[in-house]
Amino acid sequence: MASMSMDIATTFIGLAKLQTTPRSRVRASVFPLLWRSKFRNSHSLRTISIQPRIVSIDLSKSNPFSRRFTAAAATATPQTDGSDVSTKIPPDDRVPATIITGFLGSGKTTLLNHILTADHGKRIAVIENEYGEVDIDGSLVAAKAAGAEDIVMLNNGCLCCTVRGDLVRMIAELVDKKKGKFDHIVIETTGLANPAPIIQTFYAEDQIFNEVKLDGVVTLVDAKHADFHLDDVKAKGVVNEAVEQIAYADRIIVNKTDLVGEPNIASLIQRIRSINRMAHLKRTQFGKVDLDYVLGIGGFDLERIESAVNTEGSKEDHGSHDHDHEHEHDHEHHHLHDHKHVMVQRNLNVFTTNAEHHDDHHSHDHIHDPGVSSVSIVCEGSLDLEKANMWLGTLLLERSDDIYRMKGLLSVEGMNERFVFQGVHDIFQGSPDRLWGPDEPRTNKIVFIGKNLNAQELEKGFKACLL
Ligand SMILES: Nc1nc2c(ncn2[C@@H]2O[C@H](COP(=O)(O)OP(=O)(O)OP(=O)(O)O)[C@@H](O)[C@H]2O)c(=O)[nH]1
Repeated sequence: MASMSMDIATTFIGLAKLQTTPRSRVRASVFPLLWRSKFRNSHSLRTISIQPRIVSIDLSKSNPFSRRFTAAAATATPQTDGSDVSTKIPPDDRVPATIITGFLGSGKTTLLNHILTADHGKRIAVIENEYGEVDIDGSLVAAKAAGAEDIVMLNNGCLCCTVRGDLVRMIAELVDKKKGKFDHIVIETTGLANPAPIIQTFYAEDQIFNEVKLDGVVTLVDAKHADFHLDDVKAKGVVNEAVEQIAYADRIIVNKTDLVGEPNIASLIQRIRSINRMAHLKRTQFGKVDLDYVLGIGGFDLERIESAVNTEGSKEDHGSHDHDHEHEHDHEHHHLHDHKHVMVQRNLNVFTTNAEHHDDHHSHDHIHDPGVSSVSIVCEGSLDLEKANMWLGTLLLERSDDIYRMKGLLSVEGMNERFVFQGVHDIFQGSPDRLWGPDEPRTNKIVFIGKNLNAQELEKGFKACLL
């Protein structure tokens, strides 16, 4: 436990009782314990995975995946034994990495090719993961000549399962041997990849975390075929990859719009929004998007989370049209307010319509995927640290499998700074952000994306943490 007080920083739920001054010092609490990487370039605070009923933390284990934090609610007492740690954020010069995902044939390689041949001056290393393929296709090889520093194939399995270890080795090797020779890593997953374990690799593996930062997840959606894959009924416990890929995205590209009419595109976008309302979305053909849209997006940077969350909040607040750019036609309206300035938007379960449709016509024993949706909570007030600690800790303990993404901006009682956080399942980063303005309303904004989200419960739980 000695190393614990040394390494553990704290954030939102960890829960940071910020000293009045200076802002860079926080007091660690108990769970979920977040620790600060020991390494020079560490930019963020990390959690370790939740394992119920484990009540101690062992940071000495060599396998980072085995790290666990205390999660039993009964142990959630504040820790005040001098475990103050600095939260000052050093400059982050790690190499950014972008994950390009999307269902089979959605246009990932086409986008990659576009990135590699475009004139952006970036030197890009590519990791290409294809099932059972022995070589990169011709267009990609052509792109290599045009400037990619390295293209490495991972073709003996899927990144999200069998070859994750290979990904770690490959990135480590790239960094070891070629550091300084490339500016960005782009990873193209197979069409059947679940992005979650790949994302987690960036946080759970020290080798990667210290040298490479996840910049964002870009998901291609095939305008013509996406509905079919989203409709796919999976056996219980089996994920629908098409849904997951959308749920984890920071940027969504609805591709192949030349193949369908406007009404289909509009309804697809609406459906996508019911899964993930946080991501920016563009429609295009042949992956033609501005490179700024896919590279250097900071989708996993806490600094940028704030603007994402604010955008989300303002959509909700003002019932605005959901235009991410001039070509997007996602005409969603959001008018769900209650009179206490607390807002929860639960999006429609993506499978509801289908399930009802099937049930109307014949009985069957399929179990429909319960679907992925997003819930936003926007409310003014300040959070009681211990209550919030208990609530979110318990929530993640019980539901981290179902909670795919969380992003938030919080007002914590006694903390003069805004608290910004983001999480992927039980991996969680957070830190104090800028000071609240003197006249700025202390508005909390949290977005959850996941399965079986109960908006009312989340709202109730969150509101109960307010002073
Ligand atoms: N009509 C049309 N075809 C496209 C578009 N974008 C890509 N394609 C074609 O769709 C096919 C699949 O594109 P890829 O880029 O290989 O798709 P992918 O997602 O990498 O495919 P997998 O690696 O099999 O998952 C190719 O023949 C592309 O030329 C588009 O916007 N419109």
